[in-house]
Amino acid sequence: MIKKRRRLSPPAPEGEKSKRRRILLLAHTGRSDAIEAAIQTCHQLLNSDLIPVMLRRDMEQIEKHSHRHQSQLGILSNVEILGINTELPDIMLCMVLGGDGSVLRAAEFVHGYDIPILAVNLGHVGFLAESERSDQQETVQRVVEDSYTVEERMSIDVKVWHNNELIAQTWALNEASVEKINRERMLEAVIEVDARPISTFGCDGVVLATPTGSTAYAFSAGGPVVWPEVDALLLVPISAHALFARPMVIAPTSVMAVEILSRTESGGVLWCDGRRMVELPPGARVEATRSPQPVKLARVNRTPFAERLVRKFELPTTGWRGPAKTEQQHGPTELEHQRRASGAVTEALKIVEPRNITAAPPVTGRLNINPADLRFHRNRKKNDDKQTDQDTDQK
Ligand SMILES: NC(=O)c1ccc[n+]([C@@H]2O[C@H](COP(=O)([O-])OP(=O)(O)OC[C@H]3O[C@@H](n4cnc5c(N)ncnc54)[C@H](O)[C@@H]3O)[C@@H](O)[C@H]2O)c1
Ligand SMILES: Nc1ncnc2c1ncn2[C@@H]1O[C@H](COP(=O)(O)OP(=O)(O)OP(=O)(O)O)[C@@H](O)[C@H]1O
Repeated sequence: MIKKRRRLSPPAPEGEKSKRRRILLLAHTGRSDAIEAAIQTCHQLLNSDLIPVMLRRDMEQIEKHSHRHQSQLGILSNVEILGINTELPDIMLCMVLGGDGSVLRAAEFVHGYDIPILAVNLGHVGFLAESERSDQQETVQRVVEDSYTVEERMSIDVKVWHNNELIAQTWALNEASVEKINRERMLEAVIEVDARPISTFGCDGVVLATPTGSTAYAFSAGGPVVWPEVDALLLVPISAHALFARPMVIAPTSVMAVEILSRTESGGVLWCDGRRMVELPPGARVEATRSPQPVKLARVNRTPFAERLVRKFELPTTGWRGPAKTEQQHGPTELEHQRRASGAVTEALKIVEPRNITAAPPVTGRLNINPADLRFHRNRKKNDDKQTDQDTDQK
């Protein structure tokens, strides 16, 4: 529900910055639906006395590619431009209109600032997004009402060393992937945890991931899905030509490292979140540790991660009947009624293993034993006993 249009506040006096809340809008300007969503969001924010902020380049793209008539784009004159009218410390929240790539792009923009990211999925998967395009208006309304929670996602600090010199320093929300540079050659690497070598192998690469990244590249490389609230680091080899190349889950306090062996000619390349790249010469060493700066994701839904996983990966869950319900809560089932009425077995039979030294619990209720079967067993036992006596006499 959108509130009634309100009059815009008068501009703040010259030299004084308005106290109105500022929302950084990052839209995927290559998508016409994201452009339209950005214009709608600007309207909604301005009508509620919030200030939308955009990048100059995004604003130009919107003006150029919007299907709206120029006269309908006047609203954009009320949008502030980042770096011109306003700066990152003035931003309260960053709204993303796009897919996962756009969230990773936003994380790069706000990195180092206390700005939560709230994404409306206008991409394909949108695993990191909080809501879908149909919920766009409602999501903006939650921003207007300041009604959202903030979740912290672990990020990693990444350092690149060569000849004992630090040659690059970056970070990642999803992962740092060390990859081969030559398609026709393997990457010869040694992996290491806390300054202890674990294994050396030829491979296509090694992914050093966070729990957030566990559903991204690390997932494709065969790594485990890690719930976001778990504090752990992941080390996942990609297509390693080795008998031991298991994905590893490592303590959040550990240092993970991948070193490209200097005995080979070929180097590699480091990619962080598919956005920040560093070329790795032979002998280069990439280290990843938990960063003290998490990425903040704003939440307007309380969707459990399991539900998100199933929905986004379209996992088949047919046949699921829900958690088992206790009889106290729901009374006996129809099947149980039938079982009881037949008088077959009134309680579940407990199987007590011979090693159990406590007395076996009594079996309550009647057992369905055919008397003819009993006679047959008794007679067979008598015959067996008779035969044993004859054998003993003969001896
Ligand atoms: N083989 C692979 O699986 C592979 C290869 C390269 C990069 N990637 C991933 O792509 C990411 C960059 O994303 P992009 O959208 O800019 O590139 P992209 O457009 O190439 O898309 C990569 C895919 O990964 C998905 N994705 C990204 N982060 C995710 C996450 N945390 N959980 C679940 N899915 C996620 C995206 O939705 C998209 O479908 C990298 O961080 C890396 O994880 C994956
Ligand atoms: N305004 C923009 N200008 C330039 N590039 C952008 C912009 N917005 C997003 N991108 C880039 O476009 C690429 C794809 O974007 P995005 O991931 O959002 O869409 P998608 O691939 O359709 O969605 P998903 O990743 O969920 O499948 C990303 O690398 C992202 O950084």
